[in-house]
Amino acid sequence: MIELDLMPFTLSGLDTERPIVIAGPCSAESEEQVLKTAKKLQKQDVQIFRAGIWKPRTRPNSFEGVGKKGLAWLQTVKKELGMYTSTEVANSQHVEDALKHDIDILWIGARTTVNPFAVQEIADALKGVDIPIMIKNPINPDINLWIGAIERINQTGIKRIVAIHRGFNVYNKSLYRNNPKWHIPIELRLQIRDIPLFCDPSHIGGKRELISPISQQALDLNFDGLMIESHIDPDNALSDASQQITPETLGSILSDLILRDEKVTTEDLADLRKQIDELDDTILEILSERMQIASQIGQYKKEHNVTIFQADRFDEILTKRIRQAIDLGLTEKFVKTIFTNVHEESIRHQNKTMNK
Ligand SMILES: O=C(O)C(=O)C[C@]1(C(=O)O)C=C[C@@H](O)C=C1
Repeated sequence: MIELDLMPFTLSGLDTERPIVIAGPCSAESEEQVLKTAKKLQKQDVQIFRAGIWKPRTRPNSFEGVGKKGLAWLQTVKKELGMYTSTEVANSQHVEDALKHDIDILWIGARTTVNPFAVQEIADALKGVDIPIMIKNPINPDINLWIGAIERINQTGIKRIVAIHRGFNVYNKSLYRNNPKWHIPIELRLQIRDIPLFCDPSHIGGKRELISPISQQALDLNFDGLMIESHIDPDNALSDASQQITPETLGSILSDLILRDEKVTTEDLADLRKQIDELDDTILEILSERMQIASQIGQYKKEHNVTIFQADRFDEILTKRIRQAIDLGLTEKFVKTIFTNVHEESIRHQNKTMNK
C-alpha cells in the first residue's frame, strides 16, 4: 500500500453523497453555449461544471479549443450560477491562466499523465495552491504512471486529489472507445486506499448509449463520482459529438442509477462469506499438498536423471482440465491462467529439490 497525505474531495456547499457529478461540454464553444448548458445542468442538480478550453487532439486541424477567452465564460458561470468550475490543464501556462480566472478544480488529461515531465511542470506551477486536482489515467494501461502523477501532485502539497478512470487506448475497433480494464482502477484503489475514484463514461464508451451502463458499472464498483460530457446540442458539438448527451438525458440517466452500499451487515452475506473463507482454506491446503507431491516427483527426477519440464504431460493436464472447466461453467482463460501458474510454481519446487 502507498501512504499519501490525502484529504477527501470536499468543497464548501458541495453535496458529497455518491456519486459526485461533474458535467459540461467536451469543449467550451461560445459564451452562449457554455451558459445555456450550465443553466440546464444546474436544473439537473449538477454542482460542478466542466468545459475543455485547450483540447489536445490526436491530429491537427481538428477543433483545438477556444483557448484563454473561454476561461472568462467559466468565470461567468461561477458568478451568475454559483456553480463550481473545472477545466483541463496541460502545462504551467494553463495552470497560471486558470488560477487567474478562479477555476475551482483542474484536471490533468490522459495524454498529459503519460508524460512525467509535463506532470512535474504542472505540479511546480501548483506550489502553494490549495484546490482539488483530478488526474485521469494515462492513455496506456500503466498503473505506475498514474500513481507517479498522483505522487508528483501530492508532493507539491495538494491534498485533495481525485483519480479519474477514462479507459485505455485501443488499437483495434472495439465496443468501447477506450478499454475500461476495470482491474486497473481497482488496483489503484487497493494501492492508494484514500484516493477518491471518479469514472468518465463518456470517454470509455465514446457513444451516448454506453454512458448509462458504464456509469452503473462504476457505481457497482464503488466509484465516488462521475464526469460526464453534456452539451445543449450534442449533434452539432465541435468535438466528440457522438459521446455527448443533453442535460435532460443526463438527468434521467442519473436518476435511474442504482446506488449500492459498500458496508453490509446482513446475516445472509456473512454466511456466504464464511462459505467462501472455508473454500479458500481448502483451495490453499490442496495447492500446498499438490506442491509437496511435485517435490516428491522432483526427488524422483533427480535420482533417475529426468528433466523437470515435461511439455507433453503438461499439455495433457491443460487440455483435460480446460475441457472439464467448460463443463463446470468456468472460462477457458481463467482455468488456463490458474493451471499455468500452478505449473510454474511446481517447476520452482522441483528446481529447489533438484538443486538441494
Ligand atoms: O508430471 C510431471 O513430471 C511433473 O513434474 C508434474 C508437473 C505438474 O506440476 O503438473 C510439473 C512439471 C512438468 O513440466 C509437468 C507436470
